[in-house]
Amino acid sequence: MFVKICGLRTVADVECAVAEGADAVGFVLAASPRQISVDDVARLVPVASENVLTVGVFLGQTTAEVRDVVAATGLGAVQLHGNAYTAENFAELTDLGVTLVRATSVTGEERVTVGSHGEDMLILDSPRAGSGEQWAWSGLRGQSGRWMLAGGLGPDNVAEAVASVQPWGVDVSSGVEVTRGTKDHGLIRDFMKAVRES
Ligand SMILES: O=C(O)c1ccccc1NCC(=O)[C@H](O)[C@H](O)COP(=O)(O)O
Repeated sequence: MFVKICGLRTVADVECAVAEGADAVGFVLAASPRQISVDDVARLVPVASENVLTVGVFLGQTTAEVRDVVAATGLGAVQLHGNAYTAENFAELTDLGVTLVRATSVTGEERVTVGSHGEDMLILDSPRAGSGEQWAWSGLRGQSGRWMLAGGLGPDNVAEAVASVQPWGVDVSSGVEVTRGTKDHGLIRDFMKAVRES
């Protein structure tokens, strides 16, 4: 099971996620209590080991701005969040050679094809990104490809969610925080343990 821990802001956050076995760490460059600067992202990317995917989360930025951030930071992946990003936007980024992640929300009933916009990975999230709100994901059963379930996951419900919809991966932010924007390393540990045991 692929695990992305999102909204990391400090060296200690990244070290913890890596030590606990996360496959990807997310840095929010969109407006958010979790937002960090481009300089901070450049400082945190090398903290992750080479086999951990470093993901920049964008919402509202143009692809030209995204390109500049990738050049300045060495991010390994770009997450374009929300339905405003088109297939053309993904095409504008393919030559960067980074992993492209699309994040969108669904009602839970429709089938969504991974790669339909040119993305390498897809995140199916709640309508309010980073809100910690659980949504009606049970209708996602049968979804295939490299897709991650997100939205209101935490140590107490991730095993049930995995058993229910069998995603390729999971993505969490609020569920491993003590207060909005501040990660709790014990909760990161608990979340990873719950995923491993699922
Ligand atoms: O996390 C944010 O604050 C955020 C803000 C703007 C766009 C995207 C954002 N997060 C994207 C993520 O990938 C989160 O991990 C995902 O929405 C799940 O969040 P949560 O429900 O809090 O676990």
